[in-house]
Amino acid sequence: MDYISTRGEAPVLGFCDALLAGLARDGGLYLPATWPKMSKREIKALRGKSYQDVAFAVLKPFVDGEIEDAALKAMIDAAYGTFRHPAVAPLVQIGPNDFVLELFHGTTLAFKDVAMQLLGRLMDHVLKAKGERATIVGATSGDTGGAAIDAFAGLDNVDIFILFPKGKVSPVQQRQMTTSKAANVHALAVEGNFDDCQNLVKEMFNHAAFRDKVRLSGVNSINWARIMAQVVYYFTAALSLGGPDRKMSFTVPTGNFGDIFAGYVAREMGLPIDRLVIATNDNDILARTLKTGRYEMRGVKATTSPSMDIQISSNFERLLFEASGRDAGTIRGQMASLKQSGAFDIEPETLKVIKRVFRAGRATEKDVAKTIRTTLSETGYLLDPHTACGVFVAAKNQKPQSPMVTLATAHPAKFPAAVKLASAIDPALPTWLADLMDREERFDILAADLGVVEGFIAARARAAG
Ligand SMILES: Cc1ncc(COP(=O)(O)O)c(C=O)c1O
Ligand SMILES: N[C@@H](CCOP(=O)(O)O)C(=O)O
Repeated sequence: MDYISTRGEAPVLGFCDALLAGLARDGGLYLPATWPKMSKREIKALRGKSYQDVAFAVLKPFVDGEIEDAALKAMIDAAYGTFRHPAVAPLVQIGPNDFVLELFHGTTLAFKDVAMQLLGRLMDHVLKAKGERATIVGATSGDTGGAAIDAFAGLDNVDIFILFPKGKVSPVQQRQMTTSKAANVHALAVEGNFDDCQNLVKEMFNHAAFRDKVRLSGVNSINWARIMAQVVYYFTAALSLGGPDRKMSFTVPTGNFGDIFAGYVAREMGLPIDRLVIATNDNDILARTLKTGRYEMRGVKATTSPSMDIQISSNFERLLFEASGRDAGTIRGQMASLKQSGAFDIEPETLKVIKRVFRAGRATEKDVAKTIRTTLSETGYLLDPHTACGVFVAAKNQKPQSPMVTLATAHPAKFPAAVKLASAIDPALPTWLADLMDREERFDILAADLGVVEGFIAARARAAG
């Protein structure tokens, strides 16, 4: 399987090199040159199989023999052995045709664990096989950071630096990043917002001398392997609801567009998905874009679903590439315009292609609180604010008689203040995190300045020599 960049000017890579590369050298995002297909019969044969078995079947064509089957299987088993639910990602029914797909049974209580637990093992395996070290730098609006730190803490061949926006993540999210005792973990509070953190990471990737000096790698969803691992739960959810004989739709609380792009990939592979619904909070850039055809940044507003407080939705580039007929030139122009003027236009034909599958909607802060309250009183189910955005938008995009699955992306205990305000319930952290808020914090505060951040990392990254 060849991996190509959305901007068409980076070397074509195999799976292991794309895994270590993170962002492509031309600033683009890697994706497979062709989508592997699964027939209806092949998908049906996965019925009744464990999450781990489905994962192996779905991921194998992307890895394409670059890692031996037995090793891949062992890594999948170990990754999902860390989950606290035997189904890994169970489905819960909250209405006649309404389901939530609980993706928060991993170690840090967010959907990020699903991909990150596997990514940590894959990277460790590949680096050891090559006898190399890497420096991982990631940006987080709250959840990616904790999941990445948990997955990479203590690994011999990796140092990990996570940039989070100072004062803009929930206290639980912050502690999950700042209380690791592992010497290879560095939590960095950046004076800025998530987009500043993500821009810094991308600038580091685009700074060839720095990239090569520290052997830079990334674990944000710019890394193809993150998306790949997230494709699996669309298959397990669909199989539980009668797929592939029955079509269904998915609503995804969206920020960086990685999770919903994984749904697009599942559909391309042959899973009969009807609609993919983008749910945003008040930071509704994607909902506006689908309506107007113009992607236009405005200031970021702090909300009770902070992990979605994003303006630059990285993986939307992968969808634009697909919907434009893989026109790398157009993508280069659009991304240059975004950098220069904070906006770009989508060609009407491309927008039409996107709208064939995608819908979008926004949940305001009022909608989120009301959805948490009413879902609890009507069904007894407690939503976190991100999932509440999803459930609210799902209701507006539901087709009669057709199942709608909303991805439950975080456990309510990660956002206790917002959940309590909306529902009067103070959600408790699970036992293994019960003392989290008492653990000692260790982090550095840095200006949102490329030179400052690169200097800090270069001085500590063991791969820099
Ligand atoms: C809890 C939660 N929900 C939703 C999202 C949005 O997911 P994505 O960035 O893949 O669109 C995030 C962050 O990525 C998150 O942490
Ligand atoms: N919401 C994310 C933002 C980063 O997203 P990623 O999926 O690209 O890692 C977070 O919680 O950090």
